[in-house]
Amino acid sequence: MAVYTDISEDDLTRFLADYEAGTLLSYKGIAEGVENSNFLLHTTKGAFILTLYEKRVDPNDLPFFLGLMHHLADHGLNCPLPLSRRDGELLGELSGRPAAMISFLEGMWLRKPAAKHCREVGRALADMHLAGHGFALTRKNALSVDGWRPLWDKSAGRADEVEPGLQDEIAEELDYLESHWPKTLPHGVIHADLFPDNVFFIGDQLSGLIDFYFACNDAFAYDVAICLNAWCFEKDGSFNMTKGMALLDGYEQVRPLNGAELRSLPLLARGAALRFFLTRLYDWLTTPPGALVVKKDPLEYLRKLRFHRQVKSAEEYGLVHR
Ligand SMILES: Nc1ncnc2c1ncn2[C@@H]1O[C@H](COP(=O)(O)OP(=O)(O)O)[C@@H](O)[C@H]1O
Ligand SMILES: N[C@@H](CCOP(=O)(O)O)C(=O)O
Repeated sequence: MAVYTDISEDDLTRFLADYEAGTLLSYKGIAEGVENSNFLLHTTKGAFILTLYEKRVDPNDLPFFLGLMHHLADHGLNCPLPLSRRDGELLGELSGRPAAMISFLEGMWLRKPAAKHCREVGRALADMHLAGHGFALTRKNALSVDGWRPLWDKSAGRADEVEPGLQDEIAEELDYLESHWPKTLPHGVIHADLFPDNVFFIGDQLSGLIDFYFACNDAFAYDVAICLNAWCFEKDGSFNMTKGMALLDGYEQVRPLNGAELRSLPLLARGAALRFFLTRLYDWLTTPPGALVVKKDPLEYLRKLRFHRQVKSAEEYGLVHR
């Protein structure tokens, strides 16, 4: 459960008075998510999400995230919208944290996505990449190749506690990725965390994307690689090529990948697996027992990383030649 900061009814009522969002009827903490504290609010005007931005979010990035949601929605993407306060600001403060009221997106995330859902996700990811064109703000990806070594340095000394031999294996992997990482692929605004819990469906129909708090400017194909990792592996650790094919096909129906992007895909998928391995490893080693958040297993991403290391071409992910 991700509720790091508690709120009182009195403080919340005062906070809500700055919005035209009705009168508070009820609120409760949301038992999902990792980064921020989220609450579901019911007011006389409907349902809303209240997000308190926690320490890992740099407040300087908030205008990028909140502005991006408006930009994407204005360009046809289904995503939640931050509400403006009466003074026109998107951000307020609650319990000492920057806080925003976000519109409620109908739908649920899929615990067991099938290939048809992966196709929808591929399409929506490409839609997002196109919709991001022209967004005035930029944000460097703090969790791309340059960010991995500093993150690794924080965990390296204890990595062998998680699996013997890990320290050497990851050090070698980092060296390889740093010297081979592609720098000139088509780029723009990417989601960077489009996992199943950030994509809502109503039945089999994708209803929208949430959680833009890792969004940044980076290679579009890196975002595709993140989705291959997050959507196309089975619980037993095997890669499901039918899902990979559907995801890539859905993406390419909207935005075809060029030759350089396709050639880079195995390497990008390897890097994406390392990125999630590293953040999970750090959290695994540092989250205090009893914290109100569910820790995610870093070894899941180590297994994915090892799989990608053996992949030679995008065809092995299910790419069908056009
Ligand atoms: N706009 C929204 N509409 C409906 N539910 C939401 C919305 N935003 C967040 N949620 C709910 O809150 C949960 C956590 O949100 P998320 O943005 O993923 O948190 P975090 O940034 O902490 O990872 C989601 O899984 C979803 O259940
Ligand atoms: N998707 C990441 C963790 C970030 O969680 P989210 O709730 O913000 O999507 C992972 O699986 O490691």
